[in-house]
Amino acid sequence: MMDMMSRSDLEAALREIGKTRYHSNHPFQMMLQEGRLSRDQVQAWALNRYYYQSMIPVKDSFILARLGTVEMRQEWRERIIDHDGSPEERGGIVKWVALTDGVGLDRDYVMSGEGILPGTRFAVDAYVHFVRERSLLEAIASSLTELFSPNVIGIRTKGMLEHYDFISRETLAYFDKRPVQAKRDSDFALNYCLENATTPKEQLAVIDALKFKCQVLWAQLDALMHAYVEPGNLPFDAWKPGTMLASQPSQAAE
Ligand SMILES: O=C(O)c1cc(C(=O)O)c2c(n1)C(=O)C(=O)c1cc(C(=O)O)[nH]c1-2
Repeated sequence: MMDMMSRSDLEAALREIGKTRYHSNHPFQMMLQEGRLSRDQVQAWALNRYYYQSMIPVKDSFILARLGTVEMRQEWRERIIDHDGSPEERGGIVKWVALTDGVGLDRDYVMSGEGILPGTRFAVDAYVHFVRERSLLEAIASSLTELFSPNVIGIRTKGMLEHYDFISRETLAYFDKRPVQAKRDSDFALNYCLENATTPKEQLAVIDALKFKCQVLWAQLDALMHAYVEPGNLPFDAWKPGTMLASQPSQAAE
């Protein structure tokens, strides 16, 4: 059994997991940010990630229901509003649809989830199941990948704007607010985990929850690499490049 770590050692261990296991290290992410993907492959990424986006507020609703104080629920419900939107502001899901519109995909098809890869479905569903089945501490810890997302979002957005002529700033508007939201959310979650992991066993559980979540993200990019970069691996029901394109090119795509 691992010894009890100091608060700062636990934080350092969590940050080390990000350095080594976060999807910023994945070859598909490298190709995306370096302009080495075709338009079809960028469309496949946008289509599959829609499913992740659509399930984020579902997983946060499961966490919300388990929080025992008004203050915790007030904090956590911001995440749901960020994705589902409010009368004042478009939510992340709608903004993601603007992204799939912008890369030229048929909106109803994207939102139906029909063309997603098996690996996308299983990875995302595993994340939702994890937050339902594990302890509240582990459920909160599994969101800690967001400590690392501002960095990868900055690199990805810059790279995509530079390298792909079919990508505009409006298409990527989803990412404008994410770094600020992710910092707010992950600062809160990190503080919660550092406060509430009070035994070596709980500290290990926090570490393992973050490793698990890195695998959820990694598996989604593995699935894209296998199906859309390496030839001959397209599953039967998966979206086929060149199909389900938007009939009217959206403004962003022109
Ligand atoms: O673009 C990215 O690389 C990235 C990564 C992550 C993440 O690390 O899980 C999230 C997001 N984006 C994101 O947009 C988002 O809303 C989000 C919510 C969560 C979560 O686990 O609650 N992660 C992420």
